[in-house]
Amino acid sequence: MSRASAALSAEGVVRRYGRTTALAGVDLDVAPGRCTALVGESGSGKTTLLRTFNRLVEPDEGTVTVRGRPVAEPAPEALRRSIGYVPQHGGLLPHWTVLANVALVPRLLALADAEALARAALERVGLGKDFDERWPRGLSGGERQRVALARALAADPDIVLLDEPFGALDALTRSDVQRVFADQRAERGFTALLVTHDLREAIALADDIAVMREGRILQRAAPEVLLTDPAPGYVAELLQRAGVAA
Ligand SMILES: Nc1ncnc2c1ncn2[C@@H]1O[C@H](COP(=O)(O)OP(=O)(O)OP(=O)(O)O)[C@@H](O)[C@H]1O
Repeated sequence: MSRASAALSAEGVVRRYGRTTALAGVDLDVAPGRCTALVGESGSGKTTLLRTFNRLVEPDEGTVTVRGRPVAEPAPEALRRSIGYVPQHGGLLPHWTVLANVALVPRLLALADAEALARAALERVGLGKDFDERWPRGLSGGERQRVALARALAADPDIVLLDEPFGALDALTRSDVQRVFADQRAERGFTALLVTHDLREAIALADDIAVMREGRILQRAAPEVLLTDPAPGYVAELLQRAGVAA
């Protein structure tokens, strides 16, 4: 796939923090409508890579494009409003009601019916009207993650970045919220980049998986290929340790 036709593309991306090299030369293309998972242990560079696509991280070297256009071209705010984002821990504004949180991007985009869009997004993630005036701190973990997902999807973006969106949930709640995500993706067809340290989650939700280690992508493959033909060494060991090796 050419960079121009990819929804998301990174080429030769390097990012350093002092002596730490968070990204050591990453190439990644995500085709429109596909879901790619970034997996790897803590500190492997997943979040840093994800955040280059909405320009919360600027690379030291390399090129990042979104919809075929360098991320540096649009104003950063315009770029960010055009992309759904679920940050780690949900990122809800604590002093805003649920409805106000979800209406944020539609309002920033000056869409006339921001609140109606927010209500519809909440409905789609299974939260009824009685959630509108509640506060983030009063929500359960699963409800909070649903609100974060609704917020990312409210303006119907064609690209969504998700950073551990189902982290810190019990297994049952996790699989509920995962199902909401999968249903929304099937319905709306957005491109997704999903950071997770959970290989099972990546296998269940993504069209393909990029395994990161020390700022590099070691292998990028469809789940079934990764399972049957993992790169020898680290990737094979990671699958063994997660108990998912074929
Ligand atoms: N703002 C920053 N300042 C200094 N170092 C940073 C910063 N952001 C990331 N790093 C370092 O870059 C490396 C990659 O971090 P990153 O958060 O991308 O990893 P990760 O794979 O997402 O980890 P986790 O799963 O724990 O979130 C780590 O060594 C981290 O300490």
